Amino acid sequence: IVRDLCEVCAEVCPDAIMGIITNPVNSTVPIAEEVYKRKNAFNENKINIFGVTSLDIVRANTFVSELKGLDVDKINVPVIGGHSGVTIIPLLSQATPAVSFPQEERKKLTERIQNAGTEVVEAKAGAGSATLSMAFAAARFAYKMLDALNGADNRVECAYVRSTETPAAYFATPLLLGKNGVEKNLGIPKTIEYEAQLIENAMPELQSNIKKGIEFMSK
Ligand SMILES: NC(=O)C1=CN([C@@H]2O[C@H](COP(=O)(O)OP(=O)(O)OC[C@H]3O[C@@H](n4cnc5c(N)ncnc54)[C@H](O)[C@@H]3O)[C@@H](O)[C@H]2O)C=CC1
Ligand SMILES: O=C([O-])CC(=O)C(=O)O
Repeated sequence: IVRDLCEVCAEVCPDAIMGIITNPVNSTVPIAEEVYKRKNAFNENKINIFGVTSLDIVRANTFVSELKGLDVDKINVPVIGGHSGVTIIPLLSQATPAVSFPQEERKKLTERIQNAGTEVVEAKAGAGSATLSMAFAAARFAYKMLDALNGADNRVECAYVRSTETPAAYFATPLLLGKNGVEKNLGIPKTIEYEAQLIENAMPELQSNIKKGIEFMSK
């Protein structure tokens, strides 16, 4: 589905900002860019295709607010990496306002955030996924992007894009959005040792997901 939609977009609106929320996001974003390359619509100096991973941030913010009794609208936990299992990397150490966790709680919360999508898919047993939460996350991403395109300052969101931050060719990090889509990739925030290990652990899975997307297009 993503491939077919992108074939048309590459022809009729190659410069449009595209947010892809369809799973597997880790592979559908590389698929989209491969389509653009084939259609000569790919601009290596510009990023206009985004994997929407905002739901991971929404979940991290929600779980931290519940645990710590904070207002969810005032919390921001950056979540980097990809959008499945171990590739989802919540940086709880970089939450604002700062929150502290004993290591065991940090580990449990990290794993809950990583498995939250699967938890809902399993609970719905064949009837889809976290559909409404996904819509909320998509709207959060779209509104931030639209505000930035309209000239608003300081619109930052983590999204999964082509990246040189790690050995993986795609990686979500906080992005400063602006009139051209990505104004600046803000890179990987500071991490504690546990989080640096999560990034390292995510690499094989993430790189294999990216390879799968690219290979899907070379068949
Ligand atoms: N990135 C994220 O945060 C999240 C992503 N997702 C992903 O979003 C997607 C949709 O999830 P749900 O809405 O829960 O699934 P769903 O199963 O409720 O809806 C899928 C829809 O796609 C339609 N469809 C199937 N084949 C089609 C085709 N060839 N052309 C056009 N439409 C077709 C179906 O009729 C159905 O209405 C899935 O890929 C899911 O994994 C879901 C939750 C979060
Ligand atoms: O696997 C799925 O479709 C669920 C998913 O991405 C999520 O809820 O974050």
